[in-house]
Amino acid sequence: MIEAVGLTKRYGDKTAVYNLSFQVRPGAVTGFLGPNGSGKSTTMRMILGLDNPTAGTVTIGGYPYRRLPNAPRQVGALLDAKAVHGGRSARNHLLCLAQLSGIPARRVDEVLGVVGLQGVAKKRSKGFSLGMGQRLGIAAALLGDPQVLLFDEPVNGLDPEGILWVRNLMKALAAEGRTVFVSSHLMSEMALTADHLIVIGRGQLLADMSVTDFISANSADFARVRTPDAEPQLREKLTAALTEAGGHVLPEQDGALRVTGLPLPRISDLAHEADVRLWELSPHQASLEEAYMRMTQGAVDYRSTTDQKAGLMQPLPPGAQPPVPVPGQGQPGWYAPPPPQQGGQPFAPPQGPPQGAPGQPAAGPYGAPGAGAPNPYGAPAAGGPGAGGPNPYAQAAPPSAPAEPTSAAEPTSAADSTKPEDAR
Ligand SMILES: Nc1ncnc2c1ncn2[C@@H]1O[C@H](COP(=O)(O)OP(=O)(O)OP(=O)(O)O)[C@@H](O)[C@H]1O
Repeated sequence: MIEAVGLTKRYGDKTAVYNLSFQVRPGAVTGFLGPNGSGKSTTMRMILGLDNPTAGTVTIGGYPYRRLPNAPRQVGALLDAKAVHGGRSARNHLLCLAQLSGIPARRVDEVLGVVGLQGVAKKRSKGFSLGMGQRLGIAAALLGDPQVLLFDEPVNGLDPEGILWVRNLMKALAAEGRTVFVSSHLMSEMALTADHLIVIGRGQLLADMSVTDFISANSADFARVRTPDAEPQLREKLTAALTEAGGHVLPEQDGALRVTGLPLPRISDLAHEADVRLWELSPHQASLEEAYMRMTQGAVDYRSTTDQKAGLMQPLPPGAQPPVPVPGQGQPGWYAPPPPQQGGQPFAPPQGPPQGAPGQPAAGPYGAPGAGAPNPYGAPAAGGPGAGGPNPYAQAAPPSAPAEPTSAAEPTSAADSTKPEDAR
């Protein structure tokens, strides 16, 4: 488990992260979301001991990264896929990392296979595409078969097949009981991948809850209603009846109406009373993207001088009232339904227990030879980080010498004392 308590980071006058407290639990994919410059990478760097907090603490399995026994076998990370020596081949890059961490060479070939780079293993990485570089970074993160994985924008530059592969990989790793913490700007992807979300804005915690709770806390359900296309007067009649009954009605681009504030049976009755035939009456929930946009609108630092929401706006029907701004969230977007908590709490507190470990870890469905099986290169002294095995650092004593990560993409340690048995 990753645990941050009161984590704060200042760079001179700039407070990048402020008083951040959260837990990232095993057995779930936890999405880390926030607008550009909100402090996600800074937080990840502090988790990995690459930056020191100005205040507060962050630990992995109870230890700060630098005091974690056998850190490269316990924590894998992809922070900056470009942070590789371009003159080295993919295989040699991974071999260097493996040798530093006491990981045998055969594991290099395994992870090259997992990420689909075996065909270009001997090519220099400077010729790699963005997507190939991401795959190489993911391979480096998986090298130590770690229980805790951090990925900063892992799908950046990947094609649809690659995105699907990363999604399945993240889910499979979590299903094996690992802790998976992943940042992304792709909301549609996060909605499909993450179980739990941590959302920050301007370095502060905005939400820590399940994806489902996040969507329902930050969006209202709405109904889609469609009247016969060839009879626009029916649509107007129904709009008037629904508005008079207290509903909010917004036109959708395909001619349907988006109705909030009225339950479906009431909409049906009102249509019947107004003698309006319906072609569609269906319940809907806003997407994660809409919920995210609603929550973070007040915490966006970088905005285009052209209103980036213009293309998403829909004209208000005559007489309709604009949505009420929610304190702390800026002006609500027209593309999202009215906020569920008018004038109150900007977002609901976390509800229910955080995601727990799964009952039955899956056996390496992402294709790693040996994934889900015991760690092929032997258990370290304290516990063993084998996939699906007991938490190795729960029982481990803190080491005397701190481990120094080598780079953003290589949170590996030259101080690691374990020697490879067959590393070349
Ligand atoms: N080394 C540094 N020195 C000074 N300021 C920094 C440094 N690193 C980050 N910052 C500032 O801290 C803030 C948070 O940056 P950070 O990179 O953590 O955000 P982010 O959420 O990862 O952004 P993005 O989504 O664009 O990657 C930004 O305002 C950034 O300019």
